[in-house]
Amino acid sequence: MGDRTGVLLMALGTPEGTDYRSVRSFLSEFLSDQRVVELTPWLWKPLLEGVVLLSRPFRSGALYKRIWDEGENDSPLRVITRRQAAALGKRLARDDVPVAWAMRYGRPSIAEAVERLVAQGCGRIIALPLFPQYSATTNATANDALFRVLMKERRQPAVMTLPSFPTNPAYIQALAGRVRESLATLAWQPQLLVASFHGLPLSYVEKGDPYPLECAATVKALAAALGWPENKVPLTYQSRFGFNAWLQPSTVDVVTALPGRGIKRIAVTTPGFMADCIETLDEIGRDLKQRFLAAGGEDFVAVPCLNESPGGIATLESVVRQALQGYPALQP
Ligand SMILES: C=CC1=C(C)c2cc3[nH]c(cc4nc(cc5[nH]c(cc1n2)c(C)c5CCC(=O)O)C(CCC(=O)O)=C4C)c(C)c3C=C
Ligand SMILES: [Fe+2]
Ligand SMILES: [Fe+2]
Repeated sequence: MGDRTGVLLMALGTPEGTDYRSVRSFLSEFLSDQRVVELTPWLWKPLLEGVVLLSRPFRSGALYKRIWDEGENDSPLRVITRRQAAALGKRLARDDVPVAWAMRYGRPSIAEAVERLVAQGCGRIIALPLFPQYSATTNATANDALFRVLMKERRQPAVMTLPSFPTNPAYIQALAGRVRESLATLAWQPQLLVASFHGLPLSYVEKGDPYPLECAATVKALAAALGWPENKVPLTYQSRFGFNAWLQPSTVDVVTALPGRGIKRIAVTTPGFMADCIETLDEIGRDLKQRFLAAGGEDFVAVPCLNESPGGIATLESVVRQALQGYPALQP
């Protein structure tokens, strides 16, 4: 086995296409994960197959069509993750550290990426789940998938799984820079910067998922980096799925109530997403904007995710370089 160290970036996942079959197969893999939907399988399986997977692929497919990267004929999440890996690879080339990337659900799979790194002589793999705030529904399941791949190997590479990085200074600076850049292009200035994160069922948090604490730590650090008072950067949760109680407050409830309180100009940032995807481009950039304007809002801007911006790549580089020095400190 080679003695190089390689980096494995693990993003959430995305469908191969916008057609019913592609979206169904992605949603089926994703929503069958017991880390994501914790209902007992004999209850959830019939509901998933008999209800969710009949209708949702059409609805989600239509939304994916709106955001699809027509130039690359691919999903934005995959296009951006690929570019992040390429840019990070360039920065680490002089250290002889190759970079591979994978999707937890869909392709390229974690198995393919591990195979590629091992073939390049990597006997050590630094695994980086691309989720700045830890949740069992994202970070843990990405690591599960990696370990499942290793279960099949007679000769396993050594693996270091990286912790989340909610207050990493490079990450916070990159987020603040993204906000400042975005506001600098406007003829108006927002009265409020809403920080919207993907939500979670409340019961997962009650059972010990630290996710909301890490979201709060990110928002506090971001407000400080911007020099904004914390009450001007409210934390909200988006993308509720299913009927159970989710983390509060909900992004759409908060945002549509703002015009009634005289807040008619807002910016929305989505720090939990390292790459723009359906949840940022469509749910925030289109749907939430429409709802805000319909509720009497006047100006709305969605701050782009870090993507392959210099700050975004600097964030990944910082996280990986710390790991190359040994086990990183836990944050916050
Ligand atoms: C029980 C359902 C879900 C949980 C829990 C959940 C947690 C969670 N998700 C992300 C990040 C992303 N989710 C994305 C899409 C997406 N998420 C769910 C459901 C849950 N997510 C669904 C059904 C979908 C598919 C789209 C849809 O039909 O609405 C994506 C975007 C993928 C893309 O292709 O663009 C991301 C990214 C986090 C960070 C998180 C918990 C912290
Ligand atoms: Fe999600
Ligand atoms: Fe969602």
